[in-house]
Amino acid sequence: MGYTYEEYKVTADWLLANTEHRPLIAIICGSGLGGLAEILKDQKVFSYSDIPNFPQSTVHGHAGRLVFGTLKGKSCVCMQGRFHLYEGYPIWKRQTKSAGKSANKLLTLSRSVEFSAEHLVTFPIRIFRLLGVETAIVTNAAGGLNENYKVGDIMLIKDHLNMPGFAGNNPLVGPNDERFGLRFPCMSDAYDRDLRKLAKTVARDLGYSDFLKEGVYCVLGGPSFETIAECNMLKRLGADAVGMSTVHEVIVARHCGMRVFGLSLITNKAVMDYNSESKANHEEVLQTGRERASQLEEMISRLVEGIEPNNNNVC
Ligand SMILES: O=P(O)(O)O[C@H]1O[C@H](CO)[C@@H](O)[C@H]1O
Ligand code: HPA
Repeated sequence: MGYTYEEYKVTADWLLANTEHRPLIAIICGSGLGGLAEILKDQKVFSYSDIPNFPQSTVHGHAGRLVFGTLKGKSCVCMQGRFHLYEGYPIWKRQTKSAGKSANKLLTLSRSVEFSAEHLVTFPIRIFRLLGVETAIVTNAAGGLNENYKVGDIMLIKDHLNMPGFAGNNPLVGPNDERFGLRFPCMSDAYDRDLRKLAKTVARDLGYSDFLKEGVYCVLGGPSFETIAECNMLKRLGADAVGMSTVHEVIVARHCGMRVFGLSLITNKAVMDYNSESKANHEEVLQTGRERASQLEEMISRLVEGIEPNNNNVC
């Protein structure tokens, strides 16, 4: 079961009433990459817990704040903390009782509805669309499967493998609301080619070409990291990097006509060899994010500077 259009609008209208920012670009920060939000100027910050209907962040490295501001003179909104399938909302019930928080008082809808994890994970994307956002910049931390990748590489996402989707866990499952998009949206052009081209130019100008890669991101449900056999399988299937996020957001963003640019920071090398002593761990993921923070900030600033208004290129 998903939210209704009117329920998304409650949240969007609340935000529009509480900030003067009118963002055209949304930035979603991956694990340990929340510092990207700090580069916005003239900030207006909301804690997720104060926004009607907004889910809460539960993962270390995801602060749970929505930051509005300007970057290179462009109005942006930044999610400092995203939601993942594994966070334990297989089913989520709306709270109809106000806990006294001003925002919750707006929740006058009384039906008790169950929402699937996919709808919660992607809830902010449709809010952004209703705010007027045209372009989504989606970042994540990922494990490198491609043997040419090193820790600290930045991979432009050119395509994805949606493993949960193969089992029917697609965020667009359920009744389709044509006000957002088509029943059967095309995904062969999900990651905007012009924005990837721009990112390559930006990276070259910044001297980042040595650690810039382009590849395929594979999403799994998590939260356990992959086994050695799984990593080898994913590599054979054509994945260059593996993670537990992003793809759901991208599908919903494309469905509602946003342009998408995605990048993965390769925070660790996936373990592919039974003789290896390496073990994937979240601390290493966060640490690599800290080490690459300034380059990512610089790259995203320049990218935002170069983004032209969208032409709503959905198929
Ligand atoms: O995808 P993001 O949110 O960057 O986080 C990645 O890092 C966490 C694992 O360390 C997982 O949540 C994985 O998806
Ligand atoms: N696997 C899955 N998700 C991840 C990884 C990984 O190796 N690194 C960061 N997020």
